[in-house]
Amino acid sequence: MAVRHLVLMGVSGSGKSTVGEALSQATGLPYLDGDTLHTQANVTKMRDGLPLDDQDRMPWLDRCGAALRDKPDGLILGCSALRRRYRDRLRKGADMDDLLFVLLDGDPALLAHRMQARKGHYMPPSLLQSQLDTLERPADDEHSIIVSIDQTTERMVAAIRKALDETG
Ligand SMILES: Nc1ncnc2c1ncn2[C@@H]1O[C@H](COP(=O)(O)OP(=O)(O)OP(=O)(O)O)[C@@H](O)[C@H]1O
Ligand SMILES: O=C(O)[C@H](O)[C@@H](O)[C@H](O)[C@H](O)CO
Repeated sequence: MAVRHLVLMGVSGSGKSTVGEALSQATGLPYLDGDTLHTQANVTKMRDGLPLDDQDRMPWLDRCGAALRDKPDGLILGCSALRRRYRDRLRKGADMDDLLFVLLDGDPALLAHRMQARKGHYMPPSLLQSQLDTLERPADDEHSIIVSIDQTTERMVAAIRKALDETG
C-alpha cells in the first residue's frame, strides 16, 4: 500500500470515526479524529445547533493539515472536508498535492438514522441538512475514491484497502 496519508471525509454521521479506527487496526497507520482539533467555541456552536462557517473552519483545517504534515510516516485523518476550498486548504497545509480523499457516501435517510441512534455526541441530527447542503463532492481532478456507507464497517475497510492497492 503506497498511500500513507488519507482523509476520510463526509458529513456528520457518515462513519469517519468508526471506519477510521477500523482502518487503522487493519493497516497499522495511526488514526486522528479531526473533531479533536476543533476549538471549544466551534464545538459549542455545533452543540447549540448552529452550523460552522468558513471563518470557523479555516483555522481548524490548518490544524488538520499540519497534523498530516507532522506525520511523515502516514496518517488517516477523519475530517468532514465538505467543500472544495476546504480540501484545497488541507492539501496546502499538509503540503501534499496528491492527498487522497475517501468520501464516505450515503443517503440522507440512512445518515439521519445513524445520527439519531448515536448516543453522547455533541453534533445534533438537526445539523445534518446543512452538512448535506455544504458538501461538494470531490471533482475529477481531485485524488479521491468513494465508498458507500450502506455496508458493514468491515466491508468498507476492505473496499478502501482494495482501492488503495489499485491506486498505488
Ligand atoms: N458501516 C456502519 N454500519 C452501521 N453503523 C455504522 C457504520 N459506520 C458507522 N456507524 C454508526 O453510525 C454512527 C455515526 O458514525 P461515526 O460517529 O463514526 O460518524 P462520523 O462521520 O465520525 O460522525 P461525526 O463527524 O459527526 O463525528 C455511529 O453510531 C456508528 O456506530
Ligand atoms: O465541518 C464541519 O461542519 C464539522 O467538522 C462537522 O462535520 C463536525 O466536526 C462533525 O460532524 C462533528 O461530529
